[in-house]
Amino acid sequence: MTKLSVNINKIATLRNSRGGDVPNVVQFAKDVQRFGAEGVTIHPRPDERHIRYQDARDLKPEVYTEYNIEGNPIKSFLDLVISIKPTQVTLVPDAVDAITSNAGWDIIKHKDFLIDVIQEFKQNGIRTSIFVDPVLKQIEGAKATGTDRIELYTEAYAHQYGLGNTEGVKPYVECAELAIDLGLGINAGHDLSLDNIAFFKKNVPGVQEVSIGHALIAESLYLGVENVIQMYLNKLKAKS
Ligand SMILES: CC(=O)[C@@H](O)[C@H](O)COP(=O)(O)O
Ligand SMILES: NCC(=O)COP(=O)(O)O
Repeated sequence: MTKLSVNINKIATLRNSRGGDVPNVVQFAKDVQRFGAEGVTIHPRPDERHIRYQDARDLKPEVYTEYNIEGNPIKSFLDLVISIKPTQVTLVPDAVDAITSNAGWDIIKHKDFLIDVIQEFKQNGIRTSIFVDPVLKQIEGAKATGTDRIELYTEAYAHQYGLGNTEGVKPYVECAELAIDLGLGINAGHDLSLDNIAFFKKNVPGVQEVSIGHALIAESLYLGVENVIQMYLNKLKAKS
């Protein structure tokens, strides 16, 4: 069974665009869980341009499914996550100025750092996952860090699938098979969507969790906009 964790960064981006508190991030997290989401993912970045560190704290008592916090384990992130103790931390090597995550770890190069950080999170009872490109030697490297899981970076799959190239799933299948052999848990995320998720799920074995944000929010706009326009029209038709 593959769990759906909803990434709510975009809700914070929308809120921040106007200041104020609309939409309310905590309420949104409560609602997605009520609608069946099996996890909530956030990815606070140091500039707090979308999810803020305070959001991460405010969400803690309201996330009763799996709470997954993603980010680059700089000191402030490490302190934040250890103070919150979510279900899972996903380590992502994103640069401060990256628009979004754009690469997995070079685990071979950063092995010692990752071993230390993972040990610290695990000592605090937090499950760990490492964001990784679908490259076999990186999966082997992940095993050596002591991490519980990997998160396969699915941007390349999504891009290829969008071009009609279903072969793009192959490196993910191979890496998932290796991860299973090594006893690593498997998550996946980035640019997964209603269009490409079923093929990924059908072909890649053992995926325990997908975290989806950008497409899910964009799709929700389209699937909801007709209803909302009708509601406005009905209110405007009402006699004053
Ligand atoms: C690791 C990953 O792929 C996600 O955490 C993603 O980067 C977060 O979403 P945003 O880039 O939309 O904040
Ligand atoms: N870990 C991936 C994630 O949380 C969401 O990525 P995206 O669906 O916003 O591309």
